[in-house]
Amino acid sequence: MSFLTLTNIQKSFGPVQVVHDFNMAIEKGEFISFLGPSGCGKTTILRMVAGFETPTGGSIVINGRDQSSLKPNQRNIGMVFQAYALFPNMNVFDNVAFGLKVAGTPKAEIEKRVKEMLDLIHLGHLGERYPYQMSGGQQQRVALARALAPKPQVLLLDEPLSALDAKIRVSLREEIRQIQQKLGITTIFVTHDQEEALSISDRVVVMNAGRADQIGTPFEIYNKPATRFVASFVGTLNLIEATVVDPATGSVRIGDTELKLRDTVAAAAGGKVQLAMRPEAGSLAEGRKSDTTLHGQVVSSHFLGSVIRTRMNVGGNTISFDMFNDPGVSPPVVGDTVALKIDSGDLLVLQD
Ligand SMILES: Nc1ncnc2c1ncn2[C@@H]1O[C@H](COP(=O)(O)OP(=O)(O)OP(=O)(O)O)[C@@H](O)[C@H]1O
Repeated sequence: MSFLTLTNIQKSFGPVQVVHDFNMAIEKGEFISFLGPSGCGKTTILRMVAGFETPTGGSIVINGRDQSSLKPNQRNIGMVFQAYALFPNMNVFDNVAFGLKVAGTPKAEIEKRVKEMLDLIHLGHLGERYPYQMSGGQQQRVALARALAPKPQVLLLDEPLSALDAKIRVSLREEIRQIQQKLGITTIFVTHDQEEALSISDRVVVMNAGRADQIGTPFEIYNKPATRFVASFVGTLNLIEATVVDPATGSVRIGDTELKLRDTVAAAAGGKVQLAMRPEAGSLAEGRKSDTTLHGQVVSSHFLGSVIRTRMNVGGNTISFDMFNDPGVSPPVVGDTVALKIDSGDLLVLQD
């Protein structure tokens, strides 16, 4: 049995249903990200796990115990929010000690545990500081230490990095992941930043209008998106319209090139199918695994440093592709006729 299970979870606010039939089984020690645009219901699910909201239907079970009759403070859950929710009138030590004091932990044990936590977040020397004397990143590390101090069974992180500068965000997300793995604590992380979710999670839940469109590893979500929404929300994507030649064999035409898809095609001969392709799946270079060449004209080419993103027109479709910068090779220029090598296995048929 999984450590945390959400079964048929529903949530309505008045007449508006914001979570529809959400199901998920989370294993002990897993790091799960809920990824989706604003308003898709991520925070509402997190708040139901924490006990701040009551589901309209369904059940939440943690470590074999149904949570419905438990108040938030009886669930043994640690939480970190977007805004630094530290107590401004308490120093770092007292902030981290707070949950332990409330639980009546003996003083000597509190001192030991707080020290352990401050060492874990590399702020052992700042116990006497007050929140206003610290940077945003330091404050969020203290918030993390405070959440972890009482040894919660689950850690919930609600956009904890979104108020921070880009550089700090990257280093702190890595630190959060390291700490999570070190402690082996089951964690749910809410974010609308796809790079954040892909980079630190065991599995990602892509939410769309109150439903999970897909639950999978970062690799699966990126390479095998289940829906058009997932495909376009996560990463950059080409949407290519192809004309079906023979549905039985999966033959389609893009521009003047006929190719055989790996996926099945639902449309009849002469009908259209939408295909998805990542920009990194195409290449002008020889030697890369490919079974198809698309011919077209370059309509734009942008030098982005490590990669060059080029757009070409193929029979009315604009297709972007990325090439790694090679100082010995001049990038394509607008108007060039180019031959883009692709592998038909990298073209996904979008079913929805
Ligand atoms: N207490 C409430 N009363 C009424 N509607 C609410 C309440 N809380 C949330 N909602 C609505 O439920 C929907 C989902 O909100 P939720 O905060 O879960 O989204 P989210 O995906 O976390 O978005 P964000 O990233 O903006 O926080 C939204 O339409 C929101 O307006």
